[in-house]
Amino acid sequence: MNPDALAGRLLFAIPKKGRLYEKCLEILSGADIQFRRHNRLDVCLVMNHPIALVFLPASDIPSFVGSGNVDLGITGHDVILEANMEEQVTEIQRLGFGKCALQVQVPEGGSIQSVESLAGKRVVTSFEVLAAAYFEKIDNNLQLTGESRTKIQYVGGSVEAACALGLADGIVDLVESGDTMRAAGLHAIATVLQTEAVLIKSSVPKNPDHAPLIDLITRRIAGVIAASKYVVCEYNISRDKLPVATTITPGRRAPTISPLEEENWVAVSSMVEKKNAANVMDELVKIGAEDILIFNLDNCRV
Ligand SMILES: Nc1ncnc2c1ncn2[C@@H]1O[C@H](COP(=O)(O)OP(=O)(O)OP(=O)(O)O)[C@@H](O)[C@H]1O
Ligand SMILES: O=P(O)(O)OC[C@H]1O[C@H](OP(=O)(O)OP(=O)(O)O)[C@H](O)[C@@H]1O
Repeated sequence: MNPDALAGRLLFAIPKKGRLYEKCLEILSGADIQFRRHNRLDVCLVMNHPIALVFLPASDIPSFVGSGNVDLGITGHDVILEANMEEQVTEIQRLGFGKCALQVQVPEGGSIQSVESLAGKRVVTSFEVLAAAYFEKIDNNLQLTGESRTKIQYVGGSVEAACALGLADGIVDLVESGDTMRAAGLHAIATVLQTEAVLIKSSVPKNPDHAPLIDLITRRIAGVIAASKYVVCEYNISRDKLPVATTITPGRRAPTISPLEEENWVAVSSMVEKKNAANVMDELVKIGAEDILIFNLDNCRV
């Protein structure tokens, strides 16, 4: 691509593969950021905004955004800390996906069952900065010095195999469902941190003129995330039950209440968190609500 094609465009970094990739594409589509990625090209121009998308490994995104070379990005909170970029990047918004925990894991039923007994031994991980900081505190508490301190070794992937291969006494790796950990005969003995995908911007932007576009994209993405978290709940209820009903569905600001043609009955419409929708419907049935409907949101601005 001709480098001039990027002139004046806001650069937005997206993980090029892996666990965050598909969800990022859904967010871009929900925010109406239109592009065509040709032949796995890692830079592509957005058709309806002065933006270029750069597809990068998730772990490289914090340093690109932190240096100010790229204006916006989506990546994991964990890799920002691992890259030591928490000062240089600003986390604008948590995105509610890519949720997992960085955990210390050891072989099930082995002789080591606590981080204190793992301290001083061999730990293999792809998160050497975070693992080293975690075990430094433990080693210090246990007053371990020199060769008796924990040995952290980096591997790029398949971390869970390290114990079985005799390379490690424990590992530090990400756990979501726990399937990978269990399949390797491991279990978690401590959590280093919880993480999820975040929208980030540079704390030291090279082009301050992009600020309004960053705000626009941020608001659109916030709308996409809110739409995935909420549903709209509509129901009919007799007016005397309204005070109880509105405690069950208080809405984000307040519920919308409209009179029905039938005397003493009203229709209520309210946003409800998707994860609570079934409970809310149960509670509404209990107080005599009728015709309870749940609608998914395609998009919203809140
Ligand atoms: N099992 C998981 N569940 C949820 N989020 C995860 C999981 N594994 C990783 N992540 C998140 O995704 C980020 C990128 O991890 P991923 O393993 O997809 O990266 P990758 O190494 O670039 O891809 P690949 O594993 O395909 O080589 C992690 O830093 C973390 O924030
Ligand atoms: O608890 P689970 O749901 O099993 O997820 C955890 C696994 O997911 C990630 O790896 P991924 O599958 O992305 O592949 P990788 O090892 O190549 O990074 C992570 O490194 C774990 O291995």
